[in-house]
Formats: sequence, C-alpha cells, structure tokens
Amino acid sequence: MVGAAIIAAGRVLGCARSSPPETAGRWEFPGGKVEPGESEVAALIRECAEELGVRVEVGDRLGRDVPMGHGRSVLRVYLARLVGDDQPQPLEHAELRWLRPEELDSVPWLPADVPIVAALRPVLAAGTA
Ligand SMILES: Nc1nc2c([nH]c(=O)n2[C@H]2C[C@H](O)[C@@H](COP(=O)(O)OP(=O)(O)OP(=O)(O)O)O2)c(=O)[nH]1
Repeated sequence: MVGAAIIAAGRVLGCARSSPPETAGRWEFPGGKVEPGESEVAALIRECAEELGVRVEVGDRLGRDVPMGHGRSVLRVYLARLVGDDQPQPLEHAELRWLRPEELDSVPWLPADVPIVAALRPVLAAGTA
C-alpha cells in the first residue's frame, strides 16, 4: 500500500475516508494498492488522479514501512507536490484538509499513519520538503 504526503505552502493534504464503515471518518494520505507490474511511483500518480483529480510529482520516502492488516501488507509513504495549478477535489474522500504542522494532531489518523505523521512533523516545520 502506498500513500502520498502532498505538501504545498508548508501544509500537508489530509484526506478523510468515506468508506468502508470500519475506516470511514479516519484520516489518511491519498493512495492505495500497487497493481501488478506497476511501480510505487506510478501507483501514486494513478491514485492521486483517481481520488483527487490532480497530477503529482513524487519525491523522497517519508518515514518507515508500517506493517498493516496483521502483517499481510505494509504502508509506504512518499513526499509529493502538486503539478501546475492542479487543485485536489474530494472525488472519493469525505473531506480534504490542508494541515499545518501544529494541526497534524487535530484529525483522527488511521493507526498505520500515526508513525508517518510523526516523521512528517519536523519535515513540515523545517519547510524543507
Ligand atoms: N490510501 C491509504 N490507505 C491507507 C492509509 N493508511 C492505512 O491504514 N490505509 C489502509 C486503508 C485501507 O484498508 C487500505 C487502502 O485501501 P484503498 O481502498 O484506499 O486502496 P485500494 O487500492 O485497495 O482500493 P481500490 O481502489 O482497489 O478500491 O489501506 C493511507 O495513508 N492511505
């Protein structure tokens, strides 16, 4: 599973899931499953187009591999930026929100995202991403 931490103007795009009921209302990074034969970067570009209607440029890895679903898969998150003037739309999510470093704890992240968000905080605060 791959996710994109899209950063713009010192903020990251948080996305609230709309389904299934077990995860609805929990926040995540846009992304999803890597399809057979697809690279992780290609999967992120595809998922950001499907879920948000935007083009992204994928950068460095963020944080560590986080085991999910009883060890059957891992979550890998990459830093990303929007291309051109593309503006994310909630095509599949319940809500999108641009979060400043001090706002990162204001939404209930999915459990797997918690260590990633911890790794993101200093990166956002430093303004180097
Ligand atoms: N996209 C995404 N999924 C996450 C994150 N953290 C986390 O625990 N997950 C979990 C939630 C879901 O159980 C699973 C992703 O499922 P999904 O429905 O978004 O992706 P998918 O590609 O399997 O979906 P589909 O398009 O095949 O329907 O990973 C995250 O930051 N981003």
